[in-house]
Amino acid sequence: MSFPVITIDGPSGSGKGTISQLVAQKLGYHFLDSGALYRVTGVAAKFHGVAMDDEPALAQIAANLDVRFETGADAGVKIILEGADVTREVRSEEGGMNASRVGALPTVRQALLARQRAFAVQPGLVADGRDMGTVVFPDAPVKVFLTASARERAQRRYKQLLEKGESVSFDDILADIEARDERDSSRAAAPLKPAQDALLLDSTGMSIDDVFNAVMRAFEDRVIP
Ligand SMILES: Nc1ncnc2c1ncn2[C@@H]1O[C@H](COP(=O)(O)OP(=O)(O)O)[C@@H](O)[C@H]1O
Ligand SMILES: Nc1ccn([C@H]2C[C@H](O)[C@@H](COP(=O)(O)OP(=O)(O)O)O2)c(=O)n1
Repeated sequence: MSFPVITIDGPSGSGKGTISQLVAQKLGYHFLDSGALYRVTGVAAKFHGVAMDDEPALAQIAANLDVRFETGADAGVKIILEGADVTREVRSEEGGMNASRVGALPTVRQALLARQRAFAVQPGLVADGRDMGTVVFPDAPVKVFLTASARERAQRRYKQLLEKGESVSFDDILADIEARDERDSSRAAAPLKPAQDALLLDSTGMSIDDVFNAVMRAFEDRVIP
């Protein structure tokens, strides 16, 4: 068995973050929210007046992110960029769209690669993203590609943002999700697609518990002899 890394890739709103954190908690593994690094790169670019298509400047920003993730007791993870709490900007839909834009740039991806791989330390790692199983951790023993219909994912994200007090419209969320799906899966660099050896899991109509149990079964089948 190679180093215990579980990768959970998939499009926006499929439940990657939720399931990855539950699995990491259950196994006592570390958790990598790779999307947050792309989101923070977009926020930092905005901070410094850098355009979302200025690849050299964005790669420089990505390579030098001054960011830390503070895990609070109940308020979830706080994201501190250059000393400022940017959690709300990072988690916003605009944050997701800009992350998708900078994520299409090969040198930005290269600049974030080592930082992501550094999360793979004992006793193990659960990594959520778009290319965890295809590019960042190709030798992971357990790979899951989690998806759901665009409408189901938009409904989930819509509910999630409303619960955070964001004023959003379902139609806008659906359009954002479809735009990001298209950009993330059609880009040349590390496109969103299942790894050859990934378990494909369509969570449309599945509860969080059902998805969690399916991922744990995959772990037990592939990692525990
Ligand atoms: N199987 C599911 N059924 C219903 N809601 C879900 C399911 N999985 C996740 N959710 C909810 O959908 C929202 C988006 O989930 P999240 O984990 O942020 O997705 P992703 O990280 O793939 O964008 C969250 O509010 C989460 O609680
Ligand atoms: N490993 C990753 C993770 C995210 N990205 C890009 C593409 C995604 O649309 C954005 C945002 O990703 P994130 O996982 O935070 O977004 P969702 O929670 O899935 O809505 O970042 C990427 O290119 N590679």
